[in-house]
Order: sequence, then C-alpha cells, then structure tokens
Amino acid sequence: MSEWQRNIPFQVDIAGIIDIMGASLYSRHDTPIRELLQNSHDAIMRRRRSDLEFQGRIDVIQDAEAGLLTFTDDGIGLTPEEAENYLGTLGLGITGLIKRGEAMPHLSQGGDQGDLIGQFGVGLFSAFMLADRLIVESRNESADEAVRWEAGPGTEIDLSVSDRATAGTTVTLVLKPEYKFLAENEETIESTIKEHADFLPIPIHLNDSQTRVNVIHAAWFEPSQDVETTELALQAYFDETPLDVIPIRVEAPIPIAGALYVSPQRIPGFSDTASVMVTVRRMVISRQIKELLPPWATFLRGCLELHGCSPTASREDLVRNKAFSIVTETLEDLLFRHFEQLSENDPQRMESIVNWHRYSMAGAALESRRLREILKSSYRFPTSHGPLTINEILNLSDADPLYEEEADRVVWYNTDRRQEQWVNTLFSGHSAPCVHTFRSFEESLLAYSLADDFESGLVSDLRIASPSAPNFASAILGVRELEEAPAEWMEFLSSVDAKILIGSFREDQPVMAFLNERYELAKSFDELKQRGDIPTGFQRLIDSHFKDAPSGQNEVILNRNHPMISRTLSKSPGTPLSSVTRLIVVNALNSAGATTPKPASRQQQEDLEWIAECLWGRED
Ligand SMILES: Nc1ncnc2c1ncn2[C@@H]1O[C@H](COP(=O)(O)OP(=O)(O)OP(=O)(O)O)[C@@H](O)[C@H]1O
Repeated sequence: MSEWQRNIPFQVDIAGIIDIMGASLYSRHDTPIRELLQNSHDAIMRRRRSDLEFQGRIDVIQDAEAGLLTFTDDGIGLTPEEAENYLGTLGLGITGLIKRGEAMPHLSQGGDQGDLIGQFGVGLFSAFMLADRLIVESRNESADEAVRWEAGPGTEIDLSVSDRATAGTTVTLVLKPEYKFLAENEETIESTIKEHADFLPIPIHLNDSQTRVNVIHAAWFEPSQDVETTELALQAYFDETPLDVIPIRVEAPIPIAGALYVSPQRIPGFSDTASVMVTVRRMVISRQIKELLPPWATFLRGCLELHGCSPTASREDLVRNKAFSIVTETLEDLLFRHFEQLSENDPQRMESIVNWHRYSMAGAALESRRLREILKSSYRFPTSHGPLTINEILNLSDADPLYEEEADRVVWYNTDRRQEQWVNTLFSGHSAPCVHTFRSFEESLLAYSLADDFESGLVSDLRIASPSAPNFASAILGVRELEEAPAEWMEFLSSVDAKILIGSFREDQPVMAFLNERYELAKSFDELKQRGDIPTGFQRLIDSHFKDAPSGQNEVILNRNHPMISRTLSKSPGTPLSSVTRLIVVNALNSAGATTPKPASRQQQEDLEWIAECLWGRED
C-alpha cells in the first residue's frame, strides 16, 4: 500500500453558489439592486472620509435596447489590484476588512466610523442572479489608471485597462432574458430604489433625471426632533393619521433613532405581525421585523434606525444577538414610560388609544403587570353603571360590612350577554356596579387586576352575579332564606337542566332565572366535540379556558312568598299545579335567553296535556 498526502485548495462552483443565493439567501429578485446601491454608498462614504465636503451621487441607467442595467457612483473607486483581489473573491471585500479592523491603513483611513454597510463580500455576486455577465469599470481617485473587470458566473475573469477618466465605479449588468424587463420598466426600478434606499444619505438618480428618486431626509431621523414635524412626516410617508407619536432617540445602552406612532388601523385579533420599518445605516432592512416591539405593541408603526444591530447575510432581517435583545428591552421600557406618562398627563388621549386597540391591549395585559397598571386607569369595561375603568370600579365596590367579613371590596361581574339588561336592572339600585365581561380575556384581565392588589394588603373578591355566589341573593337580589330545593323537586324539575333554589323575594314574581354563559357554551362545545367539528388548536384553547374557570349551571329561584309557588311546594310533585310551575320555570329560562333542552320540550307537551285534562276532564 503506497502512502500519500496532498494539499488541495477548496473548489467553489460559482454558478452553484449563485443558484443557492437566489433560491435560499434572498427572498426577492430585486435584492441585487439593493446590494449594488449599497456598494456605491460605501464607496462614496469612503471618499467622504478624505473630503468631508464631498456629497457624491449614484446614477442608475436602464438601456432597454441592449438589455443593460448600470450603476454608476463617484465614490472612491478601485485600483486594478483591488479589483483583482476583492471583486472576484467571494466572501472577501475591503468593506468587511475595514469593519473588522483588518484592512491596511491606507484603506481604512481612520477605521470604521460605522457608516459602511457591506460586510460579507457576497453582494456583488448576487448580481449574477439577474445577469449573464457583469462588467465593472472603476478608477480609484489616486490611481494612475482605471480598470475593467468582466466575468460571467461560471467563467474566468477578464481584467484590462479601462479608459474611464474620473474616480468612481460603474457596474453594468448584461441582463438574463427573463430579467430584461428591469432595463425596460422605469417604475419597477424606481420603486425598488425607494423600497430599500429611500433614506440613504446619497442622492440616487434614475436615467439621468434631474430629481433624485430617494427622499433622503426624514424628520424622524433628525437629531433634535420636533414632534409636530415628525407627525406630519409620518402621516405623509405611511399615509395614515397617527393617534399618538413617540419620537425616539436613545444613545445608550444602544443607539436607537426614529419615531413610532399609534396606528389608527385596528389590528385584527392578537396579531403578531409588527409593521415597524427598520433601517441600519439608513438602508431599509425590513418593514416587518418580528419580535422587535413587545407583543402588546402590535398597533405601533413607524421607522427605526438600529445602528448597533447586525443585518443577516440576506440583509432582509436582523441577527437575533445581544444587541438585538438590548434594543427590544430598551424599546419596551421606553414605550412603557411613554404610555405611563401619557396616562398621567393626557388621560383622555390614553383612553382613546386604549379604546381603539382594546382587545390587543387587554389580551397582552394578561402577560404584563406593568401594562395592567396602565390599563387600570384607561381601559373601560361596560358595567351596569356605564363604562368604568378598573380604578373607578374598585372605588365603587367597597364591601358592605353587614354581609362581608373577609373582603375589603366585592366586584360583581356577569359573563352572559343575554342577561346584560336584567343584571343592569338588578344593580340599578346599588352603588356597586356589575362589570360585564363578555370576552374571556376581559374576565381574566379583571381577575388579574384585582389580584395585583393583594400585595398591597387589599382583599378584593371577584364574584359572578349569580345566586350561588356568596351574598349575591341577600345583598343584591334581596332574597332571604335561600336554600337548595328538596331532592324531590330537583328530581321533578331535572329536565329543565338548571340548579333549583328556593328563596323569599320582596317582588311579586314566582321565579327568577339566571343563565350561566359558560354552561351554555360548554354544552355547545360538547356537541361540536362529539361531532368532531373543532380544530385541535381551538379545542386546546377552550379546554384551558374551562379548566381555569369551571362551567357552572343555569339557576332558578322559586319564590316561596309567591302564593302559587307556596301552594305548589306545600304538596309533593305530581299535582297539576306542579306542572304549571314547571312550565313557568321553562318560560323564565327561555325569557332569560336559554334554549329549552329536548327532554324539557317533551315534558312541556306532557305538562300541557295533563293540565288540560285536569281542566276539562278526559274525553273518551
Ligand atoms: N461600487 C464600488 N466601488 C468601490 N468598491 C466596490 C464597489 N462595489 C464593490 N466594491 C468592492 O468590492 C468588495 C466586494 O463587494 P461585495 O458587494 O461583494 O461585498 P461587500 O459590499 O464588501 O459586503 P456585502 O456582501 O456584505 O455587501 C467591496 O468590499 C468593495 O471593496
């Protein structure tokens, strides 16, 4: 067996790499345009270092006839050696070397001042996604001659002398047939430039037009922002009227600049799609960076420059690194402070913001105590006493020492929309309100907000407005001597599917019926479940809701003070009068909004026949 060892260089199949870039790295076909604008930007920035007055300019020219798209800048340019070393080496670029502090001193000119965008040395190659051939003609400002560099994705590179007279670089894309439209359609290129480079601090001109395509200036990036100007700028740029503007300028622990605003658009459900635009060194990275803002702030829009964050290689997202988490923490704290101050200084505006985005805020407040504190004075619940904030509800809910020994405050709530009117009537004579929480997250928000108070030593009891809740019957309904009905009556009334209680009321009513929404809900879900109609994700949600708050039952109180009921109860079930009572009970539940269970409907028929028979006698 012969022994051998060889040292071979890595082989890179450029055409294959370009395929990968197109298919996996970049999600859009216009990415190479952004990359080339970025290279021009970096070259101009490097030239500005030696000439602070230098403004620079980028020109994009479409040549429909020849199928060419060219990018020209008057930046620092490349020497023939630099073109040879850096243009044709995937993964190596002067920009990246400068940023990493590895560049020769004459290249870095004072080191990275943080204004260069490139870093990976792959951007130029992305042009092969669109082009069969790429031609770079460049002249370094202090070089004796200009250079021409030409290559196709799988070809050798041709280097030659160029007759370019001025400093700068022109990159020409000989477009693939399927991308020829990029040389023809002006609007496409214009919107791509705006999409990515609207705020780049260098004018970009298309097809020799006098006016630049990009806006460059945005009021929200100004070092000393004027809120009103920022508001107008946001309004014009995002085409909506902000409900509130939050100018942002943080230097430490990480620089964040820009402005956010409360959108007047309602965000459906608990959406997690943030729509804040992010720039890094003014190049737009994305209009939808996820997880940047806290989950409760989905109603915010705006634009932020995150100088300290690193774009991913595709430059369509940010790397989730330490800097990113510092930015998210800083932003969350800043937003909390903004809304806390707004609650103090302009409670009405805060209330209207909360009202506009109430469901996303209430849902998110379940996860955040600090947000709950803000909502306590700005989130209005519908109550029997009109819309009230939690603070107002608490102020009105002092416990009556006559009935309550343990609780300092008792907050009554109702979860069933169908009994809203009825509950409002019951509470109208009381100083304490009844809070309507028709959505389960509102019920949880109320419960969590009361629980937050326990730490301060206040015991607030949250009770559902139903006869089984302690002291409801006595304190609110004025029902005395409430007790469960004897077993024989429970049995007799079992088909109505409700808990049967007996009590004495002041009013001249035979029965009172209370619905329990959860019970009705649970019944409907049970039916759906049996039919297999509920998607598993939804089922899990429902199960957890019922686990946290077990379903109760509808309830009926028979009034023993009512002459007919007292006569009925004085005998055993089975008399015609007891059948009349059963009909009245079903009717009371129906009037409250409950549906009649099937066995009760059947029984209704039998009850009616039995009563008729007793009235007229059996006809043979
Ligand atoms: N218009 C230009 N003017 C001057 N030099 C350029 C120009 N375009 C490219 N270069 C040089 O070519 C190198 C490679 O460019 P490329 O776009 O591949 O990578 P990059 O810009 O360094 O990094 P990234 O891939 O992150 O954009 C750059 O670092 C720069 O030195």
